[in-house]
Amino acid sequence: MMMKIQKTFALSEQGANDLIKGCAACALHNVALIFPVWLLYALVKDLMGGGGEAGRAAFYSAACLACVAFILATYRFQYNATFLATYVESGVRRIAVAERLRKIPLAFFGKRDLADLTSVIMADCTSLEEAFSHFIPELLGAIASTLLVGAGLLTVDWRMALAALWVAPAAFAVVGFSAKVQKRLNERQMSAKMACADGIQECIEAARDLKANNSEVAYLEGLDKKIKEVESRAVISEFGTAAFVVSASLILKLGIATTALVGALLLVDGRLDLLTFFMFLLVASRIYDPLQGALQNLAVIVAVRTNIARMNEILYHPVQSGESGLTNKGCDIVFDRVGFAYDGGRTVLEDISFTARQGEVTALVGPSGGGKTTVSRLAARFWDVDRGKISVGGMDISQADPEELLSLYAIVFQEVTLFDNTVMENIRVGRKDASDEEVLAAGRLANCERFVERLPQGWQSRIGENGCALSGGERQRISIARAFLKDAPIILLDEATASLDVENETQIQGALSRLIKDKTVLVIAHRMRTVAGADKIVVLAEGRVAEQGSPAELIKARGLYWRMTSLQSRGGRWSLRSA
Ligand SMILES: Nc1ncnc2c1ncn2[C@@H]1O[C@H](COP(=O)(O)OP(=O)(O)OP(=O)(O)O)[C@@H](O)[C@H]1O
Repeated sequence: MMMKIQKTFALSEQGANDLIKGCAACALHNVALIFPVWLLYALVKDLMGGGGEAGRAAFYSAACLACVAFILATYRFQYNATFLATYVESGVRRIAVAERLRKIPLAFFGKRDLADLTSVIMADCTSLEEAFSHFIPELLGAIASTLLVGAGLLTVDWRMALAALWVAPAAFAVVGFSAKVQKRLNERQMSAKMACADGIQECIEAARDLKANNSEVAYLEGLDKKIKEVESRAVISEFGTAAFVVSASLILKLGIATTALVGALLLVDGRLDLLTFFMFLLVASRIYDPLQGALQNLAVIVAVRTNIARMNEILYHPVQSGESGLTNKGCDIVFDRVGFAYDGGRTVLEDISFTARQGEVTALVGPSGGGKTTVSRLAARFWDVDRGKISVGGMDISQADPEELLSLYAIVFQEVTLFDNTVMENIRVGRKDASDEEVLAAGRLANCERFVERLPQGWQSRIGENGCALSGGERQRISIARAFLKDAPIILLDEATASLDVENETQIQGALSRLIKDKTVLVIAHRMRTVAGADKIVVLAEGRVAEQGSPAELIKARGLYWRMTSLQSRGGRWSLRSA
């Protein structure tokens, strides 16, 4: 039961408990608001009964005070159980989503883009916060209190109770139908919003290319269309909600009319006393207030189902798991008949087998799209393979805890991610507990010193969002410094020296030679001269190993590697000149 509530509303165990408490608190508060009606009924009955005066004033004054105290106490309980609990839960939910994202395989991120994920963590969480602090407990509480008071009315006079209560199932039927329609409208509104957010993000990211290609106007016209689509979807959705809410409210109002009509008929027939008639009229005018109030927020409540579905997609997405405690003996990486497809799509790797030995540099080369990047990412279990096995020092990496496994790797990506922090802290990402001296030493080894000296505060200079104040080569040197600092036994280099000038590249190559001593190095390189000194070369073409061996062996074999080497040495003499 608890698990079902957790899943239905994307809540933690504590959140599910708090939701139950919140609903109970709202129901109790609604019932408390009916108490004065009962008190009034009792007073009028007492007065009409003509009983003695003694103690009556004192009794009703005390009862009035008790009523006020009860209402205030239930209000306080409601406040604590809804508002306070919701904000605590909201924090827990954001952390849970972020924590899950950390463990979800990277394949998931291919399906969901950044705008979408940011929207789940920020906008969806805020919508749920709003819904759970007010609307959902109020609606569920209103349903519970209506049922409770309805049951009480049935014990007083079933005919009058039915006259007052028949409207409730009718209104619920309208709301139920509306929920189905609203769900569809909401999904369309949400996808229009996502398309618009993606468009805006893409527009900002691609501003430079759009300008360079003179295509800003055409692009912005497309974006305008997306913004208008969001607007029209929002209007349709609002209109749909309003139509259903007004219908349900009108039906509820009919309850007073039927109570008056049935009551009048029974009164004329002498089958109902005036006092009970009066009490039913009073209760019928109040009983639906909480329900009507809750219905005003029906749109948010229905929309929340879409938010919850998006959130659950993350919260219940299978994570990569594995046994704690690495069991590798050494760090030879062995690919054994590995097959892989991104997200169940086209096969991009087929029957890949090779060994990257510890203490050797193994270079992955081959035509663009051949699978080099995919192989190097699979080696660190960014994804799990579909067929075959990858092992490190005899340990099947698909059985190892992914986070522990990554402690064996230092990775230098082609695309470097930097943080809006100082140079020092950006290097320290390689190893959080490194001392300042160690960070500086790593920075110097990666040849960062020369550009850092020119920065206003040296190593303590902030480098802007994603290192926007640095050149491509400088960013890459920071990334290499991180690898130095981490000093892991396996090094994955992805075109690590691609953005460096010749002088820098030579220096970095020297530093890399020191870094990779006795380590397992898997390097992806497009330039053949970068890998000429490798111990082993694996040539990947169309997702298969075309050939493998030492550079000398492959040159002798006069295969693909030889052709690529000859082409590039001819390319070295290439110059830009008009035809
Ligand atoms: N995230 C992804 N989702 C789906 N397909 C992908 C993804 N990344 C790469 N691919 C496809 O997998 C194949 C191998 O790509 P990969 O990036 O591994 O090649 P590569 O040899 O590193 O290419 P390049 O030298 O151009 O970087 C390509 O056909 C590519 O289109």
